[in-house]
Amino acid sequence: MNEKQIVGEKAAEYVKDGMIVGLGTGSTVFYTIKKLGEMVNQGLSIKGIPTSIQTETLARELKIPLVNFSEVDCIDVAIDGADEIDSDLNLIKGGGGALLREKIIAKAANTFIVVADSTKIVESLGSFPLPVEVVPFGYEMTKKQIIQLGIEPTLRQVNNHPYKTDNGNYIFDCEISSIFHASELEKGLNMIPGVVENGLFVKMVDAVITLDSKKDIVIKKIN
Ligand SMILES: O=C(CO)[C@H](O)[C@H](O)COP(=O)(O)O
Repeated sequence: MNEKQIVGEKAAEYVKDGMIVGLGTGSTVFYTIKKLGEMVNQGLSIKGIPTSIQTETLARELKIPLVNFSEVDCIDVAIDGADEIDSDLNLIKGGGGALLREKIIAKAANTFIVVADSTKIVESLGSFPLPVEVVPFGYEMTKKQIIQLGIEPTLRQVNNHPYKTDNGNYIFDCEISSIFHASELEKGLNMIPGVVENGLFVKMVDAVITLDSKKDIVIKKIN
């Protein structure tokens, strides 16, 4: 089993009968969702809320029942991957482009669990370019405002066209050498007209499931 499968499957243990479950996006939480599909097949009763069209398709294939926000009062647990995790369990997310829906669902969840292989654990955030989702209208101007924060944004492209999120928006991948004040940066970026959301998840995580240097599972929590 590879690291992603080990931590992904471990997270499924946190899902209990009757729960509303936020289903993240990416190659690590893929294993959680697959495991949940098996558990549902064996009688577990849950309802999922997917963070992307990709995850919705996977959940439907696995016959995991899905619900809309209008049908539920709260989300019991959300499980998702991350691109970077620092020692305060702050995250960079959005490598897969699903950061907006991921943040809405993580924020709404009573418990937010992150699954990550050991390569995602860092001293401080910033080596991974920070994804910032912007509306297409006036994105050239939005870019200038982002640059004024001392950040170097690059428009994410696919086949020489701007990458479009599930929400029809663009993403700037932003080079920031080291992020010292994640909370201020998160708020500063979101104050710019045209910015919809950014991939900094500050003080949102309840537990990170990862592996240590001996490849044993560790559960990191903020005390
Ligand atoms: O934020 C994300 C998608 O928007 C993913 O959770 C993040 O990119 C990690 O993905 P993976 O588990 O494939 O490494």
